[in-house]
Amino acid sequence: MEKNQIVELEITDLSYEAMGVAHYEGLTVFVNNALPGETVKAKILKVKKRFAFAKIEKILKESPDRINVKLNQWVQTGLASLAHIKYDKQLEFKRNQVVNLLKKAHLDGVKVNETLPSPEQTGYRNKAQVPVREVNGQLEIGFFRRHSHDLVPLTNFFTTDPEIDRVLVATRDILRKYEVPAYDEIHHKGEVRYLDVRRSKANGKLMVILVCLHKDFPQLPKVAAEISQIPEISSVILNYNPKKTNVILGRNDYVVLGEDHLIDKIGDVEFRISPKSFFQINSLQTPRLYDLAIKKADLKANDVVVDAYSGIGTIGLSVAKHVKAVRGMETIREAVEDANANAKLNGIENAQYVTGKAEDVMPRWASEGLKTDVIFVDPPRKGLTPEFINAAAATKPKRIVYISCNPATQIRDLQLLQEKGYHFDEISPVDMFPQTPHVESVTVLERTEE
Ligand SMILES: C[S@@+](CC[C@H](N)C(=O)[O-])C[C@H]1O[C@@H](n2cnc3c(N)ncnc32)[C@H](O)[C@@H]1O
Repeated sequence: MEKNQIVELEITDLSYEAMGVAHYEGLTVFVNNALPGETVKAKILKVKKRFAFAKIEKILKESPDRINVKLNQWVQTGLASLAHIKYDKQLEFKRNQVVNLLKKAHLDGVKVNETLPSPEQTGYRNKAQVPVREVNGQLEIGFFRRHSHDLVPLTNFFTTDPEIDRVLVATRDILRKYEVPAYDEIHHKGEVRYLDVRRSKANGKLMVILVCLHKDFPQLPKVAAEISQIPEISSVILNYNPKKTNVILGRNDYVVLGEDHLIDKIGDVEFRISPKSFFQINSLQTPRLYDLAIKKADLKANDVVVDAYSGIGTIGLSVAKHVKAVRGMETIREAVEDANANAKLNGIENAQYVTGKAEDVMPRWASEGLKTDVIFVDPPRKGLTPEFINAAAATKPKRIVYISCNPATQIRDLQLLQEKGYHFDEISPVDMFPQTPHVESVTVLERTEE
């Protein structure tokens, strides 16, 4: 097999990145946007020792699960790389990811529930971070084509709240009007690198963050004044990112106009959200995710609860009024300040959050003799560390509720927790990110020994 060769392939499976999988002359071939059950004529793009990558030239036999996406860019860019698959099949795909990972870990006996569907399947994101670049002599917003930094200009981001799309386009037009240069990644010059827009589902207010190469630029006062005139905008913030890096946000934020935070709500609890703080992006599905996790926790009035990897305290503060005490930790200082302010905002006096890495804070608490009843963990994709797991187990919780955005690391950690005397028998996938391959899953571990 060689590059540019055209081959006919039968797609038999879907990879965890949602690429069609075929076999040809002993090689596994990953075909962009192809679906199981399809036969395609494909062009080989890259050949490695054991596998190859290809793209569809023509679909010879089409899957009944295929949706013909109007804007193929969504699939191309990787922004919504499941958009060509019917929604019920997307849910099945996500459940299968968990089933396959359990099989690989020899945990076939664990039950995997049906994926909990999202109430909204498009336009569900309450936040967008979109790159700004010059394309054909004009400032554009869009999305990077998969595995590249080629900007595909877009104005409808499909999975984001349409109100956010409206503000992104209006901001783009203001930047064009005042001839603000887009960031030029190759020469590390220009000005605006990203637009980061968040919207509160509770009150409709929006925060616009201009991620810039400099702390200030000549057109900033006029640009900010005009952005603040867009209906429902409550903050215009400049994030200063002077580094040559792929990391989107720089360390410092400067409020140019308006508030330094947004207010949103989950259930009955109000949350202030600072620009750097993590907040679940699917506003309607988040309370359903938390309800599931909290139900599994089976909390009692006398329980001491830990909210680990807490963000702005959304899980801990949702349960604080029903338990004795909540303690939480999180690395982002601003998020911890938000969490403690959110306790006050909601009249909660038994919750306390500290800044620090979970793997440092939990051992400290354990060595101070903390005893816990329930620990919620909701780590980033890399999952927990052995230091955290040892210390968490040493505080002897009855239950550990594990919310994960990466079932591979979740299953790895569940096995480590099993060795510490914890047992789990089911995992529930929850669709927080429709149209994308991301899988969120929740499970509860019970202590088996005294
Ligand atoms: C998936 S978010 C969950 C936040 C929160 N539980 C929620 O539902 O909104 C993970 C959080 O962990 C924080 N984080 C990342 N690494 C951490 C670490 N080593 N220790 C503590 N927190 C960490 C991130 O800043 C982020 O706020």
